Amino acid sequence: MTVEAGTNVTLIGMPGSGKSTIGVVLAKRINLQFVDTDLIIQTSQQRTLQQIMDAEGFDRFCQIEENAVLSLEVDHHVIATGGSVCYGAEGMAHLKRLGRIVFLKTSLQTLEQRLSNMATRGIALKPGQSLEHLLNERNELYEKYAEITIECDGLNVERISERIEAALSRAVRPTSE
Ligand SMILES: Nc1ncnc2c1ncn2[C@@H]1O[C@H](COP(=O)(O)OP(=O)(O)O)[C@@H](O)[C@H]1O
Ligand SMILES: O=C(O)C1=C[C@@H](OP(=O)(O)O)[C@@H](O)[C@H](O)C1
Ligand SMILES: [Mg+2]
Repeated sequence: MTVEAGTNVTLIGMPGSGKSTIGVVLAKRINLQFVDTDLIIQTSQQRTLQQIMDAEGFDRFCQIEENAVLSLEVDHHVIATGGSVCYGAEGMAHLKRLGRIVFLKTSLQTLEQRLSNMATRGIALKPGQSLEHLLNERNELYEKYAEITIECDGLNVERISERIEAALSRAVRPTSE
């Protein structure tokens, strides 16, 4: 398929849900470019996400992330976001303007298997917050912003990309937006 002219596909979801990995495969599959906002942040800040999080804290990290999202002016791209992008309403509105938003939904069990490096991965956890609490808090936001939700548990990257492509073909974007 070809995504209609002037649109991008943004992937949102929990850290470890596969946005960065699937984004590249999907971009190749549907003939788009690929960008990962985490890499934009690291390059512009000249620090890793963990270093930014440690030095600046949760609120400032989210601000930096939202600014990076707001600076995105791309066309025909798959955009992999960081999991905390859902906290920035303006950034999410910008992503909506840029194209379609796809939520990669994963269970707590799947995330626990993948996120063995929670402490060094730079996840925007509030003090004392568990992964389960974070998942419940964010799922509500991801669902609010997503046009398409893909249940990813038990599927490999290829199957998920296939499902995203099929869902993009089915879902008709409202013309009033
Ligand atoms: N569908 C999948 N099945 C198995 N492992 C996956 C799948 N998607 C991603 N992974 C693995 O999970 C980890 C996190 O993926 P990543 O793309 O970095 O997620 P995110 O960008 O959403 O944080 C990586 O090790 C990746 O290889
Ligand atoms: O969910 C989070 O709090 C974060 C997820 C990371 O990206 P991934 O979702 O790609 O792991 C990165 O943006 C940052 O470390 C914060
Ligand atoms: Mg990522």
